[in-house]
Amino acid sequence: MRLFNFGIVFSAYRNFSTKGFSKPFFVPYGKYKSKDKTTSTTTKTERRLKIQWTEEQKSVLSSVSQGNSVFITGAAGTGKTKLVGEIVKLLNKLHTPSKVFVTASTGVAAILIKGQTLHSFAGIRYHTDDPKILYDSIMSRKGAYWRWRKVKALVIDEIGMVDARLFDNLERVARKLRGVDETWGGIQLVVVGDFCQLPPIPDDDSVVKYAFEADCWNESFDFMIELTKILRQSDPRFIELLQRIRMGESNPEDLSFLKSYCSKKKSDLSAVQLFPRKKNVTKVNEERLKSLQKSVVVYRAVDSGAKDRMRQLNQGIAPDEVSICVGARVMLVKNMHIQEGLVNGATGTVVELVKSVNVNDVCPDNLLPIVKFDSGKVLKIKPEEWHVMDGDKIVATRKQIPLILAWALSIHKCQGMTLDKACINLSRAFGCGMVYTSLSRIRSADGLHLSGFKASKILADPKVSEFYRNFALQRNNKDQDNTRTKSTENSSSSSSITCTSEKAGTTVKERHFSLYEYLAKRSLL
Ligand SMILES: Nc1ncnc2c1ncn2[C@@H]1O[C@H](COP(=O)(O)OP(=O)(O)OP(=O)(O)O)[C@@H](O)[C@H]1O
Repeated sequence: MRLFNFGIVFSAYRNFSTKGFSKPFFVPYGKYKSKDKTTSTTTKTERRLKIQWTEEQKSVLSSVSQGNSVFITGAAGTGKTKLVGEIVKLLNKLHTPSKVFVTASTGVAAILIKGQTLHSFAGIRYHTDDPKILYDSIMSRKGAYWRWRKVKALVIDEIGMVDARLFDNLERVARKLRGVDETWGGIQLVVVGDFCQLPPIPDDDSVVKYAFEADCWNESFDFMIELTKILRQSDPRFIELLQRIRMGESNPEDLSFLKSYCSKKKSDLSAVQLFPRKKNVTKVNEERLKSLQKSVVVYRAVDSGAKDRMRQLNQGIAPDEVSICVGARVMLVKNMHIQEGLVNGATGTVVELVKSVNVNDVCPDNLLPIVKFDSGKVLKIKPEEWHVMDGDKIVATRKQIPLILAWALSIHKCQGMTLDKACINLSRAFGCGMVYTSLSRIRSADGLHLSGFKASKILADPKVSEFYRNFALQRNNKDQDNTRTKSTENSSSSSSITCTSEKAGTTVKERHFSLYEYLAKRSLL
């Protein structure tokens, strides 16, 4: 039976699946109290400060508390992710925590909001274009089936990397599995992200289709807002420069400003190094590992299965060799324990290599790393499995330690992070949004060391620029509508108006409200 068209496009996960979560082996925290200061993403002071929500952020919280489905966009550093934390608290109160699911399109983004990946929530184990296989696969995962059945509120962060086909297909899954013929089967949806950052990864040669191009996009939301107050940076000049780059633009002053950060002097070794390509990331990580001059343990992947399919194992996230020593910066590449934030993308430092019994041949001398994660959690890491699937049949398997080195990261991996300092090498930058995504990570240009920068690397997708231009246009139109509405409030209390805005700067899905209904809704904000 052909149910509907699926076009799941996430090549990073393509043909790979992971089975279950391993039981965590937590190590007492007290033993590893020393604080690693090298790549902390939030400061102590920031953690102590009580956040004062901006008016824009408050309007979102107000709308969510009324049960609305919302889309929150805005430039990098406008506090979208921070707001998600507060939104989740509200949703938990509205629906009870067991009915609220917090997801993001990437593992790293999921950590930042203490959630899981959208794929893991939805029960998508591998890429397939066959709708029947995908639907059956979701249905066959008891956990996923019940998640879809019980979810009352679903948060999706980093929507910029979600393909339109995936968005449409999940909406259909929601409606079908829940047996409710309403958009998203009646789920309260909170979708967050900036389309000017990294785009979805296209499947083969297919054209990138952003989530805002999905058929169900407009019907999915009651309230849409673009946050405009930049909170990550405070220097107006740097903020303005970033805003131009976000739209693929720059002026001569911007270019000479950025070039002044391209110095030849040796970069700060405590700063995270960001590269567009994995190859450069690997080289730097290997050099840093060598420089520790400690005895290195090499974990070699153990592959099995059909020879012609084993090749695909190398395209996955688990490398065939992982070299580690005490002091190495590492990142988890598999969800280990979602509630504890120990999911794909969590970073930490290896604090010890301990002898263990009965671990397989991935581990030389049965030595397993103990990692102190930046969250403070300490975990002994055991080998995990990754599978290449054919339909729902496993055709090849890789066993490997679920860690990679993390002194250097790819720009894809750092999306969503706030960094005090970064050495950004853009010589191999490609595609839209890459310069913007990387530069906008840092709080201040003082923390920037740039190399390989050229004006031609500043690229924005015209489709995205148009989306935001229309967004701004609607906002301006609504400003005018609101002014007009005010002047006619007393003269026509029963007339019907087309309302695409609840308040200046926001847009709701096209609906006809009676003026009474419209004003009643506004007064709640
Ligand atoms: N209301 C606020 N007051 C002060 N600081 C805030 C506020 N909201 C967020 N921040 C801080 O601003 C910085 C950027 O916030 P956040 O990471 O949430 O932005 P973002 O919009 O999600 O960015 P990106 O799109 O790059 O992921 C963080 O350091 C965060 O703690």
